[in-house]
Amino acid sequence: MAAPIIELDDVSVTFREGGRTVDAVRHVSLNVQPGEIFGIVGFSGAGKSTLVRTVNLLERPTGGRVVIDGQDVTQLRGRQLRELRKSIGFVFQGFNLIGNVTVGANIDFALRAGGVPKERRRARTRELLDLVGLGQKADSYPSSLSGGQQQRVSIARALANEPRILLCDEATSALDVETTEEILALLRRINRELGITIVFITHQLEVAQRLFDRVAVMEHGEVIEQGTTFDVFAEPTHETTKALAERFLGVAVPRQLLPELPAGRLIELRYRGDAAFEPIISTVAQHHAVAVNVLHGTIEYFGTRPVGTLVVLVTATQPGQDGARAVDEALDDLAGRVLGFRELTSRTADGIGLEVDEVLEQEVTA
Ligand SMILES: Nc1ncnc2c1ncn2[C@@H]1O[C@H](COP(=O)(O)OP(=O)(O)OP(=O)(O)O)[C@@H](O)[C@H]1O
Repeated sequence: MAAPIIELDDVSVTFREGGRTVDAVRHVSLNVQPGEIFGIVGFSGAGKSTLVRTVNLLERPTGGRVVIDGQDVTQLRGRQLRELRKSIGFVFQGFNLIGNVTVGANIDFALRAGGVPKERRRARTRELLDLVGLGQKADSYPSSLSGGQQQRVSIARALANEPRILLCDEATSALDVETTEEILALLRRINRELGITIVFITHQLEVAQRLFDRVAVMEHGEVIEQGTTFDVFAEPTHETTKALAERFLGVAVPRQLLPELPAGRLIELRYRGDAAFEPIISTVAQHHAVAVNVLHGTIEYFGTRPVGTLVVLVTATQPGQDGARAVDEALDDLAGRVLGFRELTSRTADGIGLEVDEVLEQEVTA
């Protein structure tokens, strides 16, 4: 593996406010490889923004080291710090454009701050706007642009001084679904064509799913889990990651189906969507002499890798104790063959278990 472009080594950030201290980031260590899209997800207040701001020292760590391209930058000041910041672009949720000057002037400011000579700036502004698909908008004012267009301008501005790293703080959270998809496509293109490493923080799991190569999950200032986006969400180990994945991948059995169901045990299975899964179900059904009915299913992609979720009802084909034992054994067998296994409830002959309602309600309110 190449040497990391970003290395956070035991980084902590403690804020002091009046007599109170807030441990916003606690002993975080992570590496970002050159050319990858690395994501940080977590609920509000988890410490994501604070962590990402340590990368260009907008927030100075109170403990640990920040290493960029092999150089410990934690203590940089003055000119060297300005040079570092030039090599790291930043995109914000709220675009942060200057409202009373044109789009072109917004970019020109960044170029000027980066020391680009006047005669180069006009052509470079044009080039950057073309790159983000806004070649015709140099003379427009930010307020006349849509949210997506304003975010494109702020991406162009962040790229003005040819950074090697682009930090994005909730860069799509203010945008609708379609515009988000356009911005993600633009970022993927910038990553691929310009080789720029992207660190993107979000609480939107659809963004994580579509954009990130690897992801770190934060809670209470700590990284609780990290790995490829597929592994982290297909096989979460921490309770919070499981809850995040469940909100996102969990499926609900349509309520109108429930009264029709025969008695049996209702199970949610998560599996690698690229593995041949149907034979597993039929093997288990045959081997244990039970019936496995598929009630509902979805496939979600992480990059090109699919994760499947199925809700199945497993019912006995023999009466009494033997049937119940066969179902127990079939479920043990199934659980050993899948990434995730969760019993929703037993559906008894005289009614629907409470748990199904609870699960449905959670999914409706999530
Ligand atoms: N400048 C500051 N002074 C004091 N406390 C702060 C400061 N900045 C952040 N915090 C606190 O640090 C914790 C982490 O905040 P941070 O903004 O990094 O979380 P986050 O995961 O990015 O959440 P959000 O998505 O809501 O911004 C929070 O408790 C927050 O109130």
